Amino acid sequence: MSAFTLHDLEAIIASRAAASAETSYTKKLLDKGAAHCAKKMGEEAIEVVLAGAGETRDRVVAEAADLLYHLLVLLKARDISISEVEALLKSRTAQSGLDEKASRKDA
Ligand SMILES: N=c1c2ncn([C@@H]3O[C@H](COP(=O)(O)OP(=O)(O)OP(=O)(O)O)[C@@H](O)[C@H]3O)c2ncn1[C@@H]1O[C@H](COP(=O)(O)O)[C@@H](O)[C@H]1O
Repeated sequence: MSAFTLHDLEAIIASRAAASAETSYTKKLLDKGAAHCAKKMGEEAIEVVLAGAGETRDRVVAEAADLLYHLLVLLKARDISISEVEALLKSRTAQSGLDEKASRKDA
């Protein structure tokens, strides 16, 4: 099976931005704006929390997939690419998580 990455899903989401809201759930979300996309992502995050705390492994996987989809829709609504997020994550590999946390307190 060939790998399916967040970049592939990002491309699907971008293509749906030009679709009809009658045929595309993504377009329906994007038409409602970034605040609505953020609210939906928050709901999905809570579902991941609940699944992670006590539901089955399959439920955690399913809710994580929903969350990643809704995160990418939110990023699209804010005109942010997953590459930009990845670049920030990459820059953070230069230091430990504890050092990064301390630097935020200084900021
Ligand atoms: N990966 C996903 C994906 N993950 C989750 N979801 C949808 O996200 C919703 C989240 O669940 P909820 O229980 O909150 O859904 P809901 O109550 O129906 O949502 P609302 O009516 O409240 O918005 C469900 O409707 C899921 O179907 C997704 N919808 C689309 N995709 C991908 O996006 C592609 C394009 O989809 P369309 O834009 O619909 O063509 C699809 O082929 C998939 O690859």
